[in-house]
This record gives sequence, C-alpha cells and structure tokens, in this order.
Amino acid sequence: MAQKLAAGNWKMNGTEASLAEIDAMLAAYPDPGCGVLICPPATLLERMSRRIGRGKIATGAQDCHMNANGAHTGDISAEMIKDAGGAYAIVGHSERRTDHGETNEIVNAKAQAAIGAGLVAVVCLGETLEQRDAGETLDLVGSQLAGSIPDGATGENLVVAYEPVWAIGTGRIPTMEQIIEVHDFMRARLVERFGAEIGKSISLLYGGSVKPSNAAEIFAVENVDGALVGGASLKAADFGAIIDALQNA
Ligand SMILES: O=C[C@H](O)COP(=O)(O)O
Repeated sequence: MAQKLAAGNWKMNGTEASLAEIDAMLAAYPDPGCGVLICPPATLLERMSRRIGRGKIATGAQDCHMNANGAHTGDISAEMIKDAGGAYAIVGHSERRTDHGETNEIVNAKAQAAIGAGLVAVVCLGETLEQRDAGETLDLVGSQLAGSIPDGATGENLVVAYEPVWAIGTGRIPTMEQIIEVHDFMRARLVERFGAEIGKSISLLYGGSVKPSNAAEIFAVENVDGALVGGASLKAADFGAIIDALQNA
C-alpha cells in the first residue's frame, strides 16, 4: 500500500520571512494523517529543517547532483541535502529537464545518488501539450519511467510525480479520465518492472495546478496517492486545505 503524501515544491521562492508559513503549518498539523513534505529552495533547507525539528513534516531539496562531491560549482549533493536535514530530493522536474537539459539518463543518475545517500527520490515526469495533442502521452511517460527510475527502487526510496508540463502553473488540469489513464498506466508499468508488492507500494503523485478547490476530486482517483504542489504550497492555509483533502481521501 503506497503512502499518502502531500508534497510542496517552493521552487525559487522564499526567504527567512517565509518560514512563518512553516510555523503555521506545524501549529495546524502537529500529527498529520498523511505524509507531508516541503522542498524549499536550497538556501532555506537547513533553516526549515531545524525549525521543524523532530516534527512529522519532512523537508527535501528540489534537485541534487549525481556525484557525491567535487568540482561542480553551484551544485549540491545528496549527502549535503541529508546533512542539511532533508529526507527527500526531487529529481527530473520538468523545469530542470527544460532549463538545464536534464535527460532521463541524468535524472536516473541523480535518483541513484539520492537513494544511495539514504534520501527518497521524487522522480518527476510528464508530457508537453504538443506531445499530448500528438497522442504520445503514454509512450512518453513509459519511456521516462523506464529511463529515469533506477533499478533497486522501492516504495521506501522512490516516489513518482506525474506532472503534465501544460498543467504546471497554468490553472489548467487534465480531466479525471486523463489522470486515471496515466496513473493506472504508471502503476501497471511499475508492477511489471518491480513486481506487485513493490510496484503497488510506490507513491504516485499528481502535480500541476493542484489547489484546495480541486484537490479532493484528484485524490479520489484510485492510483493517485497525493500531490506535488507548487504555487499552492507557499501559503500554509492553501497547503493545509490540500493536506486536509488528502487526509480525508
Ligand atoms: O512541482 C510542482 C509542480 O510543478 C506544480 O506546480 P503548480 O502547482 O504551481 O502548478
């Protein structure tokens, strides 16, 4: 059985003042009935992790380098993320794939590095609007799944986030039928590759314009185990409403 997870990706947003949102979250959800994760920018990871302390909300990074250390100016390694208190690393977000030219091979190596350091890798994938319109969604998702997820993945060290690129930050979401189709497909592919026990234990998140107003409908989908939330994770009230929807799903 996959864990339910509400994950927030703050992207390139947040300074010291934003940590007040964490205080509000901790006060409202001292013992959430689902997994809760926040991935702030790297500059805030250690501060946020310390603020949360031994609370039940996890922190993570938005990327990690594939190497453990070395001459990689501007990058951070999985070990550094762990050292800063993070437990997860998002890898292969479409903004990284587009802005930094990350291929499935690179994402796979980053996921391996994260898992090797004891982090949970949140591997992101999803089609562009052109690919959807061309009827290529399942082929694309299938090849991203096969190429980006390393061997040895389990429900303990891997989360998969399906994020249609055209739904990110746009206010548009796929129809429930489209979400069902892709999530059922991902579940079947994971079961095929890793076996039923592991394949069914890997959390499958939907991401792309998730808000308090649409969360409950999305979480009612059988193979949706939670969400990767961008904009609506920045404010405790909005993210809290999404956590509520997931707890009640
Ligand atoms: O990582 C989060 C996703 O890119 C979704 O972002 P969004 O909720 O702002 O659409």
